[in-house]
Amino acid sequence: MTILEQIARTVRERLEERKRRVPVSLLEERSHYQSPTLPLAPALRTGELAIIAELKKASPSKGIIRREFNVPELARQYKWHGAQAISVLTEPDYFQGSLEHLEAARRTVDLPLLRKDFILDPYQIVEARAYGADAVLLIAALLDPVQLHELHAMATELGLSCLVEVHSESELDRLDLDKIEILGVNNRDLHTFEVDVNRAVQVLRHVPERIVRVAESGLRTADELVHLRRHGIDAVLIGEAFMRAPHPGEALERLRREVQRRLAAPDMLRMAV
Ligand SMILES: O=C(O)c1ccccc1NCC(=O)[C@H](O)[C@H](O)COP(=O)(O)O
Repeated sequence: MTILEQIARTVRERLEERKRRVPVSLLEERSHYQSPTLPLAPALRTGELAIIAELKKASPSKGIIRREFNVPELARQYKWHGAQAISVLTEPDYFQGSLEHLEAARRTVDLPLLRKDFILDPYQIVEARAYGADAVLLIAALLDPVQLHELHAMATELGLSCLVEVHSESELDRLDLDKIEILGVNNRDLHTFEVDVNRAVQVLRHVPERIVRVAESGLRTADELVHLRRHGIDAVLIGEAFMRAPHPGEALERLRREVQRRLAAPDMLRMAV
């Protein structure tokens, strides 16, 4: 069993209990008090490499990543230092995330918020909206294409954007790209946890220009980000590298400025000639 299958099993068990405790009607009522959602795609297509900064306390591959975890403070830092969107892990057993983290981030910042979880059921989409998400992650490896497109359609109806995540070209080939606006490639091999930062470039090189392309996982250096941008990647999703820094916001800004500087350099050279 892969780690993804283990996580999915736990998520299913918890889901049954949550559905009994919090009926969907209550979630729908809660959603009425939320502001209209912020669209994710335009926030990521800025003409520069956009950063989705993740709030990630722990992970199955690394255990505890950050002990001091003040969500409003971290979300504020990410916004102040130039993130285009924030990803909030809400899965409790493997990532120590929670829906309350999402809610707290929503109360603090007006950036698009991605609910980062293992979505298997329409209930979780309603839940995402009720707790203030603007977008949800849909992982192709967990859903058959019909399920994925149904969840996608439902999320769209509720005003949520979807980041559809694949790990390989064969997963990509099973999707109906006409219906997809934002595609992410997870660089992390979920069998070995090894990261190949070039995987996103390989998998996304043939997708239509209209689709926003996101590289996820294992990214930390300006070199990697410059390489991704030069190969047509619109946005990167980064968690651990920021979460391990004493000041995650400043770490984000340093990386962002270094990437900007390096990407601008050839243009300036060309202008000088
Ligand atoms: O992070 C993990 O160990 C992990 C294991 C199994 C499934 C998913 C996992 N991570 C979720 C993510 O997609 C990452 O949190 C996200 O891409 C950020 O990655 P990183 O910058 O490496 O923290």
